[in-house]
Amino acid sequence: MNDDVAAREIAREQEFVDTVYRQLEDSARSAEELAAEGRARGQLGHEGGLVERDAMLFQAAKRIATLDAAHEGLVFGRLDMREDVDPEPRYVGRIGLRDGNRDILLIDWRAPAAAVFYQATHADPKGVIRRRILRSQGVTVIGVEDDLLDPEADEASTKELPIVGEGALMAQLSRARDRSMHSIVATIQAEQDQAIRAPEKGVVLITGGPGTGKTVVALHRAAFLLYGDRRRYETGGVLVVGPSGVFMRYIERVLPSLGETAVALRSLGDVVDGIAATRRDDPRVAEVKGAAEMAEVLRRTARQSVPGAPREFRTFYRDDVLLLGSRELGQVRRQLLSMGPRNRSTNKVASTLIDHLWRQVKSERARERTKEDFADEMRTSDAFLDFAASWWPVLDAATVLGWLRDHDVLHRVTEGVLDDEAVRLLAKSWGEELSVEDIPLVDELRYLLGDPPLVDDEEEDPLGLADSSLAELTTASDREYGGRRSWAPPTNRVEDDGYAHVLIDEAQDLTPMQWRMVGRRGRSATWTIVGDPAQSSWPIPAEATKARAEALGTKDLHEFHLSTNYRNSSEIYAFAAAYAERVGLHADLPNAVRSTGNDPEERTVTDLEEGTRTALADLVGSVDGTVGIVVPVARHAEVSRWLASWPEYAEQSAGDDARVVVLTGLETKGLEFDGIAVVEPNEIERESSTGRATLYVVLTRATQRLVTLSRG
Ligand SMILES: Nc1ncnc2c1ncn2[C@@H]1O[C@H](COP(=O)(O)OP(=O)(O)OP(=O)(O)O)[C@@H](O)[C@H]1O
Repeated sequence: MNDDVAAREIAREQEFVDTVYRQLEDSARSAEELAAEGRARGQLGHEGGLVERDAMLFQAAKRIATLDAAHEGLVFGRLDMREDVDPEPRYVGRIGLRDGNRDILLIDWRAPAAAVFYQATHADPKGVIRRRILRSQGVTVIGVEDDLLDPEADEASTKELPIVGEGALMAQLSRARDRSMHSIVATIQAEQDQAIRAPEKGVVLITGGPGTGKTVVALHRAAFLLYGDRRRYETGGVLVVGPSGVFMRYIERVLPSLGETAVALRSLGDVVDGIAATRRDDPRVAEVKGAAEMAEVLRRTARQSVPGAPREFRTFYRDDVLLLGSRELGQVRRQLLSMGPRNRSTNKVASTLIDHLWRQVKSERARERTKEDFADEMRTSDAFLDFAASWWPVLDAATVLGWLRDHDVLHRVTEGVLDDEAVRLLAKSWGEELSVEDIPLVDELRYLLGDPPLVDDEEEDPLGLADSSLAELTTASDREYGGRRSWAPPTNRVEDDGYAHVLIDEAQDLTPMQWRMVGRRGRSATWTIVGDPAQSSWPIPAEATKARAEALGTKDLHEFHLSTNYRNSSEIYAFAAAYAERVGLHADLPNAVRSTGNDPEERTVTDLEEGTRTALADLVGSVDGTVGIVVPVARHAEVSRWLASWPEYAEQSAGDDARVVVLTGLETKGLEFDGIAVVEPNEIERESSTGRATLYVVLTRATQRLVTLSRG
């Protein structure tokens, strides 16, 4: 293939791409005009005008956002079909566009008509003679890569289709990595496409070893679902859950680059609205907090009496002394708890207490009055109302979790459920801020406590609890039990938690309590779940599987398996796979397709700091993209200090886009780097009961170069 042909083909494609961008500008202009018209209508002054304006502005803003997002690499594919199928070339892009005559100019990659672009193979060309991928920088086409899928049809054809390039996939896989994930829309492979386009029913479960594209496939699937049923998924919401904040930042560009901006991306510490946690508990504590037994502990906790609340109520009524002591209050408490979640009963507290008090009214003078007279008097008594409000306040979940800081409460609610060691670990685990592992516990309590009833009618809410701010009502016990809080008290209601689609990435790491948390958000949702059991950091897989089954209920399961590793060079993956086999991880071993000729290096050094510095220099000098230094948790601070003290990396290790970063093994989940230096791999392995799986994850993060460093 000579360069002239390639240059000519690129120039031809550029002509088409220019036409598409002109059309895009026209569309953007119409969207702007629509927005301007919308604003003008709002000034008409009547209500209908305002509604219309809002609808128009909303539509226009969405269209503008989509057009903006799709700008980069807008056109990426072309199909030349057999003449009898379609005489004209078909172009595939990030979004669909029509020209001024409403004829199709560009097919949205998610449209059924584009499926053939991904599914045609040499064995089954599906009418495609040549598949072409356009590589662009901004609006400029810089290369084309062709696949001749049907040579016989090509010979018979009059189209004369030149074949250019050596494979877009390899070019894409060899590119230098930066700190964010990129869309793979142009080079999606057939087995990935099947998972992306799976029918939107039940649960789609995607498994595959490291680097098989599970994350990118899942994100493209979210975009596919939105395209197929925009109304359902935009109104009902799509929730994407990943392991950490770093991971969410890593993937956050993919969906907007596919034109989708309406998806909630949450890390596991962020799933509950209004609360954000980043601190991780020690793995042994995480094991206790994540286990299914915690559900029983919390069920009991939610039934405890409010610590610090008054223990009795005494009042005079005519000639009677009325007393609610611990026995009576215990009875009322059980009665209220039997009516359902605690906060939902806040409008029944006063009347239930009044019932019990009235039973004690005996004197003749008192009996001259009716029960209603008595109730009216109580409902206007400050002493009674204050008592009721502090004895049965609206409780927020974080405050109730704080009750477990109390030694007596903790022992009472864990008895017979957790062993002594687990209780000891829990007792010393509570920090100033909630941890990622605390979030499912808070969520569990939110559901156990329930939302306070929504009432306008004062009659039904004599204590005014439903309307008052939670913060005000809970400050007393907060001060005592809640510790300092870094989050706003949740005001969201559990009934608003549900989503239309729930997508879980790195699903192998979810604890039973986390499955319960996400399960509550997907009761009537469709699901996409991706994961690789061999990379799991949860030590009791059977428990997690059971919790997952409970979260999914009776939904149908559709399984897909991905078998090619697109991340690691074949040399690096061979090394990682040999490790997995040696330590008995029973890993699903994909086939790594790209060879670099660079074998991983296992270095033994006498001075760890010097050795790390040398390895880093080697990696930074030999790869173009990012470099990760992966360390045992206990060495994180030390190695970060080293890096900060090396002047040659001052610039490259600063900011969110830093080229060089220090991470612990668990922090590397889902991420990738061109070069990886692993400091003291044996320590990472010994760090927790699932250290071998963590080290396997670490060894599968590098695209080009891998060095391990151990002190000799
Ligand atoms: N069809 C494809 N074309 C181009 N690149 C691809 C393709 N499929 C996957 N990749 C690339 O391979 C890398 C790994 O993908 P991804 O992170 O989604 O894999 P994963 O299965 O989630 O990995 P892990 O389980 O190890 O975290 C990414 O850089 C991704 O862009």
